[in-house]
Amino acid sequence: MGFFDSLSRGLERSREALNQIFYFGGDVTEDFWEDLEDTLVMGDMGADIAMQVTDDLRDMAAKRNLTSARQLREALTDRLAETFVSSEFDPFDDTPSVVLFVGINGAGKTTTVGKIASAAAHEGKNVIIGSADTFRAAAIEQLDVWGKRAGVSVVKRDRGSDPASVCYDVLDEADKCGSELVLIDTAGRLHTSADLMRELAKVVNVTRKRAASAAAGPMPVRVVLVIDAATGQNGLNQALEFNEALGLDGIIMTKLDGTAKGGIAMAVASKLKLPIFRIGVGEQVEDLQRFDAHEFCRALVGNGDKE
Ligand SMILES: Nc1nc2c(ncn2[C@@H]2O[C@H](COP(=O)(O)OP(=O)(O)OP(=O)(O)O)[C@@H](O)[C@H]2O)c(=O)[nH]1
Repeated sequence: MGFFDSLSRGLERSREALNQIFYFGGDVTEDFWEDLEDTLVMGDMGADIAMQVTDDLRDMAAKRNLTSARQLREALTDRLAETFVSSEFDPFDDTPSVVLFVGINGAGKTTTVGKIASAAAHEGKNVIIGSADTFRAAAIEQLDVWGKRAGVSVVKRDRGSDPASVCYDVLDEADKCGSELVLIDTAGRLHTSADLMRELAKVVNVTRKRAASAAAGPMPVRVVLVIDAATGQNGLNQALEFNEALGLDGIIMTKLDGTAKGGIAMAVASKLKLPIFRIGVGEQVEDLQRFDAHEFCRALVGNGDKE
């Protein structure tokens, strides 16, 4: 299955509602605009983006005399794609690089670290993983399995250890092994818990300090928030809180295969002006993809064929 097909399959549920409007909308009437705005809001794009996109499309339809719903499909794809920001760097391609994965419990951090490690090792990169999720024993075991499968070393400590010390250890090990890409998993935490967020800020600071004195020269540290797309608008609150506490570099949106709320990617990316580095559309290693705003929006809006 090609890139677009698997992305399209992943976004099937988000696309269904939009397709109803385009298939059955027929002529562009007042009802069409109302349905479009409601559907965008329900897809968790956020009311302000939904309204802005609908207004812009309405202006365009008037100017260009577009009278059928189908004619507007492409214009909608283009307009939605404009809401995303692009990044000047990719934390996984542009090495040396240290990446800390943060997010709430169950967002998909451990799985994403495993998928990225596999892909990078496959490309021939010297990768190492740090398991700074010292809270959940299963996370350490999970990473071990991913590490073994990909032939990547996993640096870990006993459950309950100080997570910042794991970050130190993995950077020591990276110095010894000449690793160019260091991936660090952290424990899931609620963005509303000030204590846990402070602990995480300490982990980030310690990592930055240690990475600045890496043997082969300073390594940039990137903080990436992993968000489960199915959390809908709550994903936006998570992103705001994590960004305030840590200063995020970008986002990875997971589980786009299991939700009708793919629009949350837009809400987060446009509100925080943060790039989306990867998207998860399934549990397997190949189900993590690079993010392309236009492809994403095309998969979300559909191409007009009945599926
Ligand atoms: N369908 C689907 N499932 C995913 C995706 N990414 C992760 N998962 C699943 O989500 C569940 C939780 O993933 P984990 O990687 O353990 O989440 P975590 O953020 O490390 O969890 P904590 O350590 O508790 O914070 C697992 O069952 C994963 O297989 C995805 O893109 N699609």
